[in-house]
Amino acid sequence: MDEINFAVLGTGGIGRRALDYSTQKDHLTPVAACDRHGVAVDHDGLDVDELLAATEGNIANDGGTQTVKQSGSMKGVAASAQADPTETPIDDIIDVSDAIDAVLIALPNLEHDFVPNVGERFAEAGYEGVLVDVLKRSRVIDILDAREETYEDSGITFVCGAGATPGFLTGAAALAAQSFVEIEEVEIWWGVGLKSGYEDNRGTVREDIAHLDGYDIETARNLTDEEIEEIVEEHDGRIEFNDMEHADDVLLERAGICDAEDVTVGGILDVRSDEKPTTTTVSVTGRTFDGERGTNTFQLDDVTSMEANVNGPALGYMKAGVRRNRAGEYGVFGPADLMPGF
Ligand SMILES: NC(=O)c1ccc[n+]([C@@H]2O[C@H](COP(=O)([O-])OP(=O)(O)OC[C@H]3O[C@@H](n4cnc5c(N)ncnc54)[C@H](O)[C@@H]3O)[C@@H](O)[C@H]2O)c1
Repeated sequence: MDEINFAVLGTGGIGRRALDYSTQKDHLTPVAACDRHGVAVDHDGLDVDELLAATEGNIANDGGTQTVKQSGSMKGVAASAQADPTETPIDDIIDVSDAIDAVLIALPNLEHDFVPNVGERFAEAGYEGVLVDVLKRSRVIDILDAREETYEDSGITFVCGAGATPGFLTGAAALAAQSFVEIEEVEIWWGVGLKSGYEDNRGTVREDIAHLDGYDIETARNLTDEEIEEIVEEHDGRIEFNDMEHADDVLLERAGICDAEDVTVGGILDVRSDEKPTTTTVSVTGRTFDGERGTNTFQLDDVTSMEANVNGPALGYMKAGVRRNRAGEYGVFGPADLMPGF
């Protein structure tokens, strides 16, 4: 496969690890990265070690909505010797996007149309490449779908919901479904242990809290750091989620695998231990062509981290997106669309 130059929008918990991960994956060269206040571009390839060292602790202290934690003499990415401070980080990357094959969007998703709007800005600038996001909410996929023509016209291949769940586990469900001619239900149950805690995974934890009873994306966006720490404290560091609005449902439906209402997603987040509080499992129950009813189950090893399970698939789906893009296939693709058809 040809070489891929890619950019990362957002260098928080996910974005930094995506850069790190990419150094151990073939054919990927990170050439640009930004956070809210800084941008680094080097078309020969960023020095990832330097960027990661400079941005250590570079996590927005409000989930990325306003600020970036101070790091070194400058803020965030701007602390890197390869970077410049900027008021317009995303536009700065759009300006050089002619030379970028793919863009991983690792931005917070505390406004539903934020990621679709970022995609639209790339399209308006005439970008012809791959956009990959790791967003979680079902309704954002609908917004992307509604704008599919814009991406198609530009020559963009938009791979959406390509993290762990949705993403890795959606793909696993699509694969597990292949034994069946009719799917009864898909159950996704995840376990994530994040000893690095809220401090190091702000966007992720804040957005997960929006799924708890009594919260939504609006209220979660407005919580202070202290309030989030209190919620974590109230749950003794282990928060259980049920019936989450995770896009695995619409992504499986749009790939023709099952109805969205037959998909349930829940899980347990432990922000005080690296050990997973429960084993991540995807169970697909269906009827085979020869009349049996069965359940295919896919399990992740308890030792593989959330970071490995988000960033490995995100970069893998990015590669799959680039193959499509180079074959002239544009529009919106979910993880299940990149698996065997149903
Ligand atoms: N699908 C999955 O399995 C999965 C798993 C984990 C996280 N996620 C998602 O990944 C996203 C990122 O999570 P995180 O924990 O890395 O968040 P984070 O808060 O640690 O990092 C967000 C980054 O985006 C930057 N940013 C915010 N607004 C910006 C703007 N307008 N312009 C440029 N940069 C901006 C911030 O400066 C920060 O660097 C979240 O939406 C989260 O839900 C998905």
